[in-house]
Amino acid sequence: MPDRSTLLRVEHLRKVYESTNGDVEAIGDISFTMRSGELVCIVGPSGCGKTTLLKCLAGLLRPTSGLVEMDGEPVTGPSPAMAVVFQEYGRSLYPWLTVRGNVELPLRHKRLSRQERDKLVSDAIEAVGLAHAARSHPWQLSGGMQQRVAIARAIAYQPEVLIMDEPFAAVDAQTRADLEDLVRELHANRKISVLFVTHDIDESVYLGERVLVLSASPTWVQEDLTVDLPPQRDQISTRALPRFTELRTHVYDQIQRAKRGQTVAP
Ligand SMILES: Nc1ncnc2c1ncn2[C@@H]1O[C@H](COP(=O)(O)OP(=O)(O)OP(=O)(O)O)[C@@H](O)[C@H]1O
Repeated sequence: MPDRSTLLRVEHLRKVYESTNGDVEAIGDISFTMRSGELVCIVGPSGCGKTTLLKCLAGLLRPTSGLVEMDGEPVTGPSPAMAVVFQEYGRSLYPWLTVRGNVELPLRHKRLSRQERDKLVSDAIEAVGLAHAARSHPWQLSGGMQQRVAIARAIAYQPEVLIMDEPFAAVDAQTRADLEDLVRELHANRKISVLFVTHDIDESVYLGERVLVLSASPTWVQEDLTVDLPPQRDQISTRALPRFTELRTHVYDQIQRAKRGQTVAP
């Protein structure tokens, strides 16, 4: 019997890109599990295969070997149980649709009444704080607002897990802090499971309940760290905690060791 609370199971995942210039082993051997309702961050050295991993998990890329299971079922292609938010919000929104139209679009593939669809769209737009901009077009919005639209579209779809690939890398520091708090809020209020890839060590510790530190390529999980900070987080007081500093220093040190190849695969 599978453990009921296990949402995502990754076992011995390996991905080799084959090309005429030679093969690239992007992921060596990655295993981990994620429980329903968790917020897990993934960090690792540049080029260690984070995007490759997320694409394999989301069923957008076929692994060379290994297993990805969602709710006990193998993932073999894009699944309605997962929604992905990428860094390039500009390219992921349709400029000719309004905010409302962009959020609504994926729901057209679901069997929903007009009323149910309208409610999901309105709730999602409200949850990301964009009710006042629902009739605007993406090009009339700031970068941070556009990324809020992408998040609203993802949560309106009601996925079991929200997969985010460096979603805030292209926005300014203040907007980034606001969007981090939005993710914490959606996770706390809507019990959404979130898998969040970031380059930013402080962001991983501030957001995550767990941080998976990946090794350099060919990649494995070098550390699965529990973030034992209070669940009520705040940009000023949480980041000022001595424990926050200890955890971010620890993750930083692990990534430096990964870069220098000073770690041994299990
Ligand atoms: N389509 C592809 N064909 C061949 N090699 C690829 C392809 N996509 C990625 N790679 C290689 O796989 C490795 C991992 O790439 P990936 O983009 O997954 O890493 P990343 O950790 O997300 O990178 P970054 O930290 O720069 O965002 C890199 O060496 C990259 O060059």
